[in-house]
Amino acid sequence: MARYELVKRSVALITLTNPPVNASSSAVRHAIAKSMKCALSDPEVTAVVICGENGSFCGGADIREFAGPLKGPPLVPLLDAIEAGEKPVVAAIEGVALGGGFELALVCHYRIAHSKARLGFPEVTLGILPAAGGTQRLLRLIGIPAAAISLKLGIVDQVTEQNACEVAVEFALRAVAKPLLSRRVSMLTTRCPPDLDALLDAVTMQVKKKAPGVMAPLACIQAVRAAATMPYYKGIKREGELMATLFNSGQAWALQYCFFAQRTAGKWTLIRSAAVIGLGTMGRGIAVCLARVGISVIAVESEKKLLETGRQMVIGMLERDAKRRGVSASLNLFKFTLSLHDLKDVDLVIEVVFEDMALKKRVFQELSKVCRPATLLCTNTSGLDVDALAGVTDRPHLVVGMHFFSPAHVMKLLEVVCGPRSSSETIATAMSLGKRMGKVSVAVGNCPGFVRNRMLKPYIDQATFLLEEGATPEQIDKALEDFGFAMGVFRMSDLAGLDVGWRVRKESGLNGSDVDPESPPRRRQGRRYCLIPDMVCEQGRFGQKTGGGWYMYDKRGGTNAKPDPLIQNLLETYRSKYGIQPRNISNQEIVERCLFALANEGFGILEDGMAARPEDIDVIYLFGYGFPRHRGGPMFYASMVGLERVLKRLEHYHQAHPDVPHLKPSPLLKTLVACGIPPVQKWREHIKTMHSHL
Ligand SMILES: CCC[C@H](O)CC(=O)SCCNC(=O)CCNC(=O)[C@H](O)C(C)(C)COP(=O)([O-])OP(=O)([O-])OC[C@H]1O[C@@H](n2cnc3c(N)ncnc32)[C@H](O)[C@@H]1OP(=O)([O-])[O-]
Repeated sequence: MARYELVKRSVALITLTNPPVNASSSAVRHAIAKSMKCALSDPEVTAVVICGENGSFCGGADIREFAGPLKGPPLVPLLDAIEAGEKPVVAAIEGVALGGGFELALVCHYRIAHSKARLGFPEVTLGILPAAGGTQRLLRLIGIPAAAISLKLGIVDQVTEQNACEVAVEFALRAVAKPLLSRRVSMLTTRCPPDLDALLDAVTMQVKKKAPGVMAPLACIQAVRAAATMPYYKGIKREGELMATLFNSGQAWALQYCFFAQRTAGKWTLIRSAAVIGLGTMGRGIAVCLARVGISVIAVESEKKLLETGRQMVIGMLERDAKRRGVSASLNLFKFTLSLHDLKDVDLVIEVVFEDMALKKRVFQELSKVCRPATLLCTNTSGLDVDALAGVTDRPHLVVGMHFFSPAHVMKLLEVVCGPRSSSETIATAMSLGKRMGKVSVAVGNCPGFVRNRMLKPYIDQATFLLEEGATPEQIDKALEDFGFAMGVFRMSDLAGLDVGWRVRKESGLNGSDVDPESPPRRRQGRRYCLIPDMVCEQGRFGQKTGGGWYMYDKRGGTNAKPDPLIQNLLETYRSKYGIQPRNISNQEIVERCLFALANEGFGILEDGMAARPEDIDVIYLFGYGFPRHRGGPMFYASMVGLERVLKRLEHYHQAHPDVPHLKPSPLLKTLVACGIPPVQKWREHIKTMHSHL
């Protein structure tokens, strides 16, 4: 609810963390009180900065808490204590400082505001008044009557175009040792015009005319009179009395009701209830995503034991998630069942069973029978044909892919896979559900692997070919990490688990008993194939979860990757078995072969109309694979390198490795070079086949 950290060795930085607007809920007030106590008692701390997370200082008191009894520390004494403290406190205001948020800023000794920040007291719209000293302090600061601009009025001490928090920290360092007395707004005297009574009478008349019968604005005028005529301690008492009258009035209840009703009305949605079939890691994450946004969820498993394990894990995840967000866990939204018949009334189903087409088809046939005709049927397959599933249902137009990425409740990307028969309404519903769950949703076409996984294959293939040719996992990872990835391809694979890819390769006949015994070594289905990943898996090494994969780890689930002599040995034996003379491979070659192969597949995807535009591919890679943001994504990176150079290098590498089709430059890349290399935003104009939905 508030983060406390020491910056520049002597400034305590208190960041309010209560999304979406950092409202000062009881938990936030409690955290501020605790942090201030820490800051004031720590001799190393000489100044304090208060700011809000995610570009919003504070949207005021948490209006949702108004309905219940006051919990946590009351605001007035908390704010008084901040003002009275002996260390300078600076408010760093970005976004909004409204109501109680503005009152918090007013008790700080200095205020730094971003030029776009909005400060104000909207309390009257809720039927109350700023009752944490707001009416008393603001008037002492700017006098009566007041005009508009905050800096001129002296509300803020500095307006900045930079990051307000960084500016405030520097400001705080300069404020140390300066006297604080004159900075305590409650100690100031309100500047009054000589004709105060006449002025307030005139304003009262205006208010009565403009808002007849409305209590809060009139109470505000009385509070202004108190600020003008009474000392602070009496004025704040008066403010409190006025608030008590308003707070319990029907007008305040009605206005606060309107505040939430307006927002609720805007939340019309087709999807109120959903079902998740399969409570493995993925299914559990998806169920949590749905419940987090208030959708009731029926969670289905095939066996009692699996259902019970899934239930306990989902509850654990929900409780941890709710604790982190300072809300109560939405357990009541869940129902757990073994029967698909319980899904007859849900609005949407997400199937997350094992990646097996026959099994998925059985599930979709069954859903088709039990669900009402308007229910959307979604699959979380990571690459199987969505249209083949649509084909076994009675409603192919209501079938769509919703491809989440693991861990589903954390990863931002959602690929919405549009089958040829998915209706526009179905796709739009899946896209908006993704947005509602806080995902970055991208519509993609229905091809094997869709966009992310289809592109990942040539990227990983290049990395394993480089291993054959003489590189080590750590050398390849280092080159990619130097490029900007948080993790190189092998460390990332160890984290994700190597067994899934192994199973997919087996199923597609690339290894195991289905392999043609006549096929030459290191070739499968007419192209180059590296056997090393299969050999690693055959040793039971599936990555971090088994304590070993491309690297070794100190324990199962360990994260500290160390080069493994066993892998070195395996590589050497492999190379000598197949007569490969290892060579020195430069970092440039590693980066070019991995990334140009990745982008080349991206061009292929655009050419096939499986992504609408290069921006979509880049967003998929930014949010679905941690592509370094400062490189813009694989397609933008290719454009920065220069398409002509990318084409030349791909031609060079393809000549050297003619049995690797992914290195053969895509026709779209050639077209773009031939027609004068248009900017990324214009590539779409050169794509011939466009998926009807994209
Ligand atoms: C002793 C105490 C004295 C003190 O003086 C009293 C006060 O401070 S009274 C308070 C004085 N402060 C005010 O009167 C400010 C009231 N708030 C606003 O004016 C606008 O929300 C704001 C301009 C901040 C953002 O506008 P925008 O970007 O168009 O976004 P949006 O409007 O759609 O809101 C997004 C979400 O945030 C939620 N939420 C927002 N504020 C609060 C809150 N204080 N609390 C709880 N929740 C709040 C809102 O419900 C919505 O939730 P959901 O679940 O997503 O529907």
